[in-house]
Amino acid sequence: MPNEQLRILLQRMPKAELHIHIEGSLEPELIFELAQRNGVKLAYESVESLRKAYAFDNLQSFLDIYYAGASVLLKEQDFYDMTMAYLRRAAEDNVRHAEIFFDPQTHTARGVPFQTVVDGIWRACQDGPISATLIMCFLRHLSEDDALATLEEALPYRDKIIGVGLDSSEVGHPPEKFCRVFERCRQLGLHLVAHAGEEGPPAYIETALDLLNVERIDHGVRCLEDPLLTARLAREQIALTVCPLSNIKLRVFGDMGEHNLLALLDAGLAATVNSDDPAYFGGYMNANFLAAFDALPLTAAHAHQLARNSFTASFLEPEAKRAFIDELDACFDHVKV
Ligand SMILES: Nc1ncnc2[nH]cnc12
Ligand SMILES: [Zn+2]
Repeated sequence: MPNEQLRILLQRMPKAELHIHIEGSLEPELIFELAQRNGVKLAYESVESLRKAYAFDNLQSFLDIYYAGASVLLKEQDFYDMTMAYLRRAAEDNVRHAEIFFDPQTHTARGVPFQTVVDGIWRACQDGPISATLIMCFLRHLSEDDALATLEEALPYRDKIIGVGLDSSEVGHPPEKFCRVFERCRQLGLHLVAHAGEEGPPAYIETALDLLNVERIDHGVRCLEDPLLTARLAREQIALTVCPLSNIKLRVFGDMGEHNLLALLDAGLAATVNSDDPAYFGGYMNANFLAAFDALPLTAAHAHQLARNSFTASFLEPEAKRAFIDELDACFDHVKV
């Protein structure tokens, strides 16, 4: 259990969020409000019964309900409202910069135009209280041709997207399925990230690095099963966007006391803390920090390292990174780390 000074530091320190699926920030209350606004019939009677359904056995059982929740998003204003709600909530946790994932195929497959999705999310990022940029994710349970067609649709909005990622059902959909589309994105100068080593084996982390040329690994917690891979991630300082509450809700670890966040830091890895799908997993950024620090012997020095890693691993310009890190250092000025 962290002492009161450490809890306050965790809350107050500036931080960046590098792993947030915007569709995973859709709270049950907003799902019901949008369903009513758009005349969408939900399979649940009330906010409470929907929230009760948020008990998951694994990644797939979560994804089924997550895609159902996203079905209420139809209009540009819906995407705006969802994104603005997240940005306001993140600001309360002293998140100063967010690199936001969105899943266009979840919406275009239902007939929602690509433009509606990106315009709504992007407009909220312009109006919101914190710095925010967008990373478009390809759904790995769909084909690479589908991902290539989505990339074509995104080209007119190239200036609104800083990078691409890979998400959805991991096992059985290895990174190499998406070599061509990631190569095309690399040529376009987009930043590259991918989910790997969440439920999938350490080999997926290796192929995401070697075949997709990703710059960060989303989750990546299973890397510790492979000592050579762990040494490489430490040597190359490849950032891992770790999501503690997600990992417990999706049963990657039995409980928070078994989480390997401290072991990752002890191995010299550039781990960061993130919320993944906060509306579904029981908490935003500071809840993730507090849950991990409550269960593991993490110190103020670890808090500083995790926040520093979040800025260093971000796709911000060097001067912006420097400014945030200076602010972070000032926050720890009188703290023994
Ligand atoms: N944790 C997660 N893993 C894979 N795909 C996702 N989409 C939303 N959250 C995800
Ligand atoms: Zn994720």
